[in-house]
Amino acid sequence: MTILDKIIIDKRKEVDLRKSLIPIQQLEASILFESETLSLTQKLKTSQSGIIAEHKRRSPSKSVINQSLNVQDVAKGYEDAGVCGMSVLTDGKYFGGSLDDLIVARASCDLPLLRKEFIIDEYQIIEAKAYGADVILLIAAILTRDEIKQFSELAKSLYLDVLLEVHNEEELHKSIMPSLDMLGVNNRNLKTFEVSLETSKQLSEQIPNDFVKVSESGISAVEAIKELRPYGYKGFLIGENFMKTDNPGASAIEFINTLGT
Ligand SMILES: O=C(O)c1ccccc1NCC(=O)[C@H](O)[C@H](O)COP(=O)(O)O
Repeated sequence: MTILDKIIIDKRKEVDLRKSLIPIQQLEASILFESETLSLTQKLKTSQSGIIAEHKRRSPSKSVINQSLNVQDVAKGYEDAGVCGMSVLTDGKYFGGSLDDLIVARASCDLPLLRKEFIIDEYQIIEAKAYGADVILLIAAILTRDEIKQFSELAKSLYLDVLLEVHNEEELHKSIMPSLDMLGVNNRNLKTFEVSLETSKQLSEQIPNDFVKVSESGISAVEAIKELRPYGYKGFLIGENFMKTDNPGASAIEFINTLGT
């Protein structure tokens, strides 16, 4: 069994429990559920840096990254650095995140916020909206084409942007549909943890131009972004490289300054 299989088994139990504790009607009554969303897709189209900076305490591949920071400081720091958006991991068991992290990030900055989660149920999309997200992630490796369609259409009806993540050709070809906004190529194989920027390069040509292309994971130097831009990538999701430092915001400023225009 891969780590991804384990995550999904646990996630099903977690979502069932959440559903029994907080009914959908209660989520829909949240103030944030009615709030206007911010479009990460539009921001990436016009941004110079394209950086989406992540809040990530730990991960299955790296264990502890940084447990001593508070989300408020990280969110403000990223916003001051001029990143395009912030990704907030909300999985507790494997990444040390929570929906509270998302709410704190929402209260601390005006960046488009991505709920970084293993979405397997419509309920989690309603939750994302109720806790202040602007964007959801759908992972092709854990969803059927019908689920991707159903989930992305629900997200669009709630004015959430949709980032669809793929890691290989098969996932890409089964997923392409008009209800997606951004196509993310994860450079990390979620089953083996192997990371290679070549994955983004190899898949880029097959991604239709209608979608904003995002390269995810394993980006630790500005050279990687300079290498990936000619392949059409506009967005770059960076977690560990910023979060492993004492001050992720300062690290993001330095990164963006070094990148230049
Ligand atoms: O990061 C992991 O170890 C991981 C393992 C299993 C499933 C997902 C995982 N990561 C989620 C992500 O996609 C990354 O947090 C994100 O792309 C940032 O990656 P990085 O810049 O390498 O921290």
